[in-house]
Amino acid sequence: MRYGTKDVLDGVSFTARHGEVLALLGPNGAGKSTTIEILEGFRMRSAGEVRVLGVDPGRGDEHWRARLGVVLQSWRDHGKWRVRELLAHLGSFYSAYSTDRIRRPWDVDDLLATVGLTEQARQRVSRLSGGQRRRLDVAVGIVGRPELLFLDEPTVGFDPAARREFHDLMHRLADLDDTTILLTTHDLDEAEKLADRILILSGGRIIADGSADELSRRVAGEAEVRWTQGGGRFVHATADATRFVHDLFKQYGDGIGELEVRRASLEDTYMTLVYEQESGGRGDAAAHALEGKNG
Ligand SMILES: Nc1ncnc2c1ncn2[C@@H]1O[C@H](COP(=O)(O)OP(=O)(O)OP(=O)(O)O)[C@@H](O)[C@H]1O
Repeated sequence: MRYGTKDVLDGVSFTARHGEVLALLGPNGAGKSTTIEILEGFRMRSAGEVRVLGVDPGRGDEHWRARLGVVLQSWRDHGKWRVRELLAHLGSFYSAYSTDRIRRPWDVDDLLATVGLTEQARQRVSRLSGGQRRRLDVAVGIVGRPELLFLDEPTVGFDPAARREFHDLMHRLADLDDTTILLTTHDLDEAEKLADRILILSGGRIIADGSADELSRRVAGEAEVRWTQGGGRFVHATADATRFVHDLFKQYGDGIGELEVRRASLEDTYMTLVYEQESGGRGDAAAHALEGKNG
C-alpha cells in the first residue's frame, strides 16, 4: 500500500485459516488499520494479491459483503435510533443472505443478551455510555452472523467484566460457529488470551507470525525458574524449564518450595521485536528465523 510516495505496507503476506483467531499487533502508525481496510474492501491496495473468502475484496459484491462482519475503530452515527430498533433494522439487510447452514440475521433479543445490552434495548444510541456504545458496535458487527469478522481495537473503553464477556463471546464465535476472526489491539494481554496466532506489524512489514507461546519461546528463549530451598531463595534462567525442574526435584525432592516458572511475556517479546525493527537491527533476522521454524 502506497499513500502518495510513501509505502506504508510492504511485502505483507499471511493466511488466516478457517475458524482461526488472529491478532494484529504493532505500534501506532504501523499499518494495522490500513491492512484491515484493504481486506474489508474499504480501501484499494496499490499492488499485490488479496483473497478474502475466495474473493478479491476490490471486487466483492453484496453477497460477499454479507458474509463479513466489521467492527470499526470509531463509528458514531445513528444517535437517534433506539438500540433494539437499530439492530433489527441492520439485521433485516442480512435475511436475503440466510442459508440452511447459517441463519441470518441473529435474533435481536438473543443478540442483545449476548452482548449484554438487554437493559438498554429501548434506549437511544446517543444516551449509551462509551463501553455500552462499544458493545453495540460489536453487536452491529455480528448481527449478520459473519463467517469472517474484523475488529479494530474492539475493547477500548470496556471495563474488566465487559472485557471478559467479550473474550468469552469471541471464543464462542470461533469455537462453536467456526467464525474466523481478525482483530487489532494494543492490549497484549488480550492478544495472548484470544489469539491462536499473532502477527506483529512494524514499519509496514510483518516482523513476527506465530502463537504467543511460539513467539516468546523463539525470541526470548529463556524462562526464569524461582524456588526456595533450605531457607534460601534461588533464581535460574534456562531454555529448558521442564528438564531443569525435573532435575531439581530429583535432587532435592520435598526440600523445594514456592516453585515458579516464568516465561518471557508477550510484552517482553513484542518490545524486543519492535525495538529491533525500529532500530534497524535484527528485526528482519528474527522474522526470518521465525518463518523458518514455522516451516
Ligand atoms: N489516507 C491516508 N493518507 C496518507 N497516509 C495515510 C492515510 N491513512 C493512513 N496513513 C498513514 O499510513 C500509516 C499506517 O496507518 P494505519 O492507520 O494503518 O496504522 P495503525 O497501525 O492502524 O495505527 P494505530 O495503532 O495508531 O491505529 C501511517 O503512517 C499513517 O499516517
